[in-house]
Amino acid sequence: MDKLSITGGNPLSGEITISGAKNAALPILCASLLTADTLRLTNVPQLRDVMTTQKLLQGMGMRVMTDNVHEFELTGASVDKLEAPYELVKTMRASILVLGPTLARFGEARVSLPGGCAIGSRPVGEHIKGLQAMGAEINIEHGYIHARAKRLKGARIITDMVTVTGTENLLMAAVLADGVSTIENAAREPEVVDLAECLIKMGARITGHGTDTIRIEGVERLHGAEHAVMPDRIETGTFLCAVMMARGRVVLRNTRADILDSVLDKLREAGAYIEAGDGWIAIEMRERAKAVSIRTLPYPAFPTDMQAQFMAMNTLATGTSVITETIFENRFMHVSELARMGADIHIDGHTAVVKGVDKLSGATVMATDLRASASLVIAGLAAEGETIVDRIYHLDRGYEHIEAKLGGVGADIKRVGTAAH
Ligand SMILES: CC(=O)N[C@H]1[C@@H](OP(=O)(O)OP(=O)(O)OC[C@H]2O[C@@H](n3ccc(=O)[nH]c3=O)[C@H](O)[C@@H]2O)O[C@H](CO)[C@@H](O)[C@@H]1O
Ligand SMILES: C=C(OP(=O)(O)O)C(=O)O
Repeated sequence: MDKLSITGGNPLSGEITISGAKNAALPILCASLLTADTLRLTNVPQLRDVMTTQKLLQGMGMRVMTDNVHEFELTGASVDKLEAPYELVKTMRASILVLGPTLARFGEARVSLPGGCAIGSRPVGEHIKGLQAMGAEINIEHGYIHARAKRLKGARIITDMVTVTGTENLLMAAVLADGVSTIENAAREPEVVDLAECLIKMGARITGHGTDTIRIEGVERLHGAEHAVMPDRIETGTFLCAVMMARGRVVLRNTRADILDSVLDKLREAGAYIEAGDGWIAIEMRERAKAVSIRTLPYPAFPTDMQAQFMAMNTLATGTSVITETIFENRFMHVSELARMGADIHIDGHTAVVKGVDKLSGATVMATDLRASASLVIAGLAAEGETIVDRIYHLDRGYEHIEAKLGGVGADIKRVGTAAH
């Protein structure tokens, strides 16, 4: 099994090109189920989750052509197996995103329940409740959601909490429903907006995406389209935090500052000098960061997917910060690993109090989820000596060639096989 070896101490300098967003690419790939025509996607990130989605869709009968690793053509004319099996769903919760589009186009779908994961129990009750409101008959048996509806009917749906994939699933279901649907308390995340924009190119009638009320006028059918996946704001934020920890000056290309306001504000508060223009963000950090407190909330507030990276940054900051996680009940799995590197963190329920220390020391660490792994990598960039990050298959789910990107700006980081250690 691969690991990453990082020797801390090198400041970062140069440019990094940001990949397409994982959390936009996955629902948009699933949107290909809504038409028999070809959906052509560019700026698709080369990630394990994208490969899993490709495998899932191909298993359903989708024809997938790849011009190169970042460009996909998906043709849904011969989709005939309306099922997402447990073997794939268990490796990627986002597989639940085939439920809405498959049910909407074919009148039936069978999708394994995803179950919990390292960061929390992550139920999908809101997805199911919304589809039932649109007239679907749903049975849960043998660990599978079996949904049926001759044709879904437009409905008013108010979700109990803001759910990103829940909003996306219901949006994809509603585009082919008979009549008008509204999704209220909808997620406003930029990835939901990117999906809606792709669906509109495919012929869907959607307004209000990016607000908490999305209105969808169902149509009879969708057609093919071409869409470029938006840049990954979490990959962008992770590299910004890497510069905060290792120091230096880096320009991030193919990204957007306008969807990162809450993160950029906090980085400036911590002492970063940040400039941004059309498609780029430059960050310079020459001194020790100041501690910044954060509270995770749905967009546009501070994202839970950046919590671990800010925790890492705060471990070396001057002062004490308070980090409150309100989205997932168990998203502090990185704390004990950061502590192994010398961090001073105390957890009390949903809150972690981080007292900045003068130095971290390299250690062998491992993480049980994606962003926790990222936090350990960036901590390693600033730690004394060598850090080995184990179980990097989590990282490969959501970061495209992280070692090449960080190595390209001067980090001492390499991927090593088990045999080397
Ligand atoms: C593939 C993808 O886009 N993943 C993102 C998505 O996950 P995901 O869409 O799974 O997360 P949700 O927005 O649905 O979860 C938010 C909260 O709502 C709860 N909930 C959700 C649905 C439901 O039916 N019942 C319920 O109780 C969840 O357990 C969680 O506590 O949004 C999260 C929150 O921004 C991000 O961390 C993930 O990176
Ligand atoms: C939690 C994440 O992803 P997923 O919802 O796919 O588990 C993430 O991207 O940080």
